[in-house]
Amino acid sequence: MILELDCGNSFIKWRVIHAVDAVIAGGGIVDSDQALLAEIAAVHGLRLTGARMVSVRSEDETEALCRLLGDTFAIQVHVAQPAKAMAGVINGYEDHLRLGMDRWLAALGAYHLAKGACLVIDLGTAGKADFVATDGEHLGGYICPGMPLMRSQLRTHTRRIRYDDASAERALGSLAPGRSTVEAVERGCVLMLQGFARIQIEQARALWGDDFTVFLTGGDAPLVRDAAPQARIVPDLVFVGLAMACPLN
Ligand SMILES: Nc1ncnc2c1ncn2[C@@H]1O[C@H](COP(=O)(O)OP(=O)(O)O)[C@@H](O)[C@H]1O
Ligand SMILES: CC(C)(COP(=O)(O)O)[C@@H](O)C(=O)NCCC(=O)O
Ligand SMILES: [K+]
Repeated sequence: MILELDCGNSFIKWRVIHAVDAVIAGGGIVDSDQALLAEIAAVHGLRLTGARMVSVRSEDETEALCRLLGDTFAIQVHVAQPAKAMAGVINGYEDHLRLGMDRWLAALGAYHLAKGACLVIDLGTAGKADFVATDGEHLGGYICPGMPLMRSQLRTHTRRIRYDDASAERALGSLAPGRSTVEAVERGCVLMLQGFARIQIEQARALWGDDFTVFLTGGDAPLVRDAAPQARIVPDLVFVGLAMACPLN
């Protein structure tokens, strides 16, 4: 069994797959190292032979987590490293080391699945869009605040925007003009994300006509589904790229 980890700024997504056929034995999303260890240990019949990880966290945090996992499960954790080119995709950053590894792996995964021009929209702590042309050239992309950041900026930089998580969830039952603070903020932020997604798709169309694939991923992908009806929602897109960048036998 292989352990796969995607360490974002807010959450760690993990899953355990069988080495032979990649059938998923378990997985989840956690907000702490301790919760991660507990959840992995609870996988039925766990027998890990290796692990691969992508992380956008600091080197220190990433190393510490690798050590913790290595000591707990007696495995070596392979961490995906930046590359100028891989699997037919050419990194479009002036300095390829600076491109977020989650973006790079999602782009690799998307190009592999689309076998042609593609746009990746990844909505997590930050919102990201990346463009890969038909010939595999990564054209670059965009970063904007995601739902958690927009929300917390409004809460921390205003005096009168205060509400709890339960009412936030209820507010998203509709996107009609809000009649309470929570509705106005939550729906306003979702519309920001939808606008971001729409503009990226417009830009892809200007570049490639109708000949491209849109991928939607990240924890908040469902919030923009209606604004991007043509998009393929692929929650594990980063894991697709991770397996390509860190093959384990
Ligand atoms: N089960 C879940 N647990 C936590 N957040 C979730 C879950 N499902 C969806 N989300 C949403 O996903 C967002 C985080 O997305 P994610 O892609 O995991 O971010 P990051 O990679 O930056 O940590 C949160 O803002 C939350 O709204
Ligand atoms: C843009 C990001 C912060 C997104 O992080 P996430 O929302 O996945 O937690 C991450 O991809 C990152 O740290 N990138 C480095 C900067 C760049 O890509 O230009
Ligand atoms: K991420």
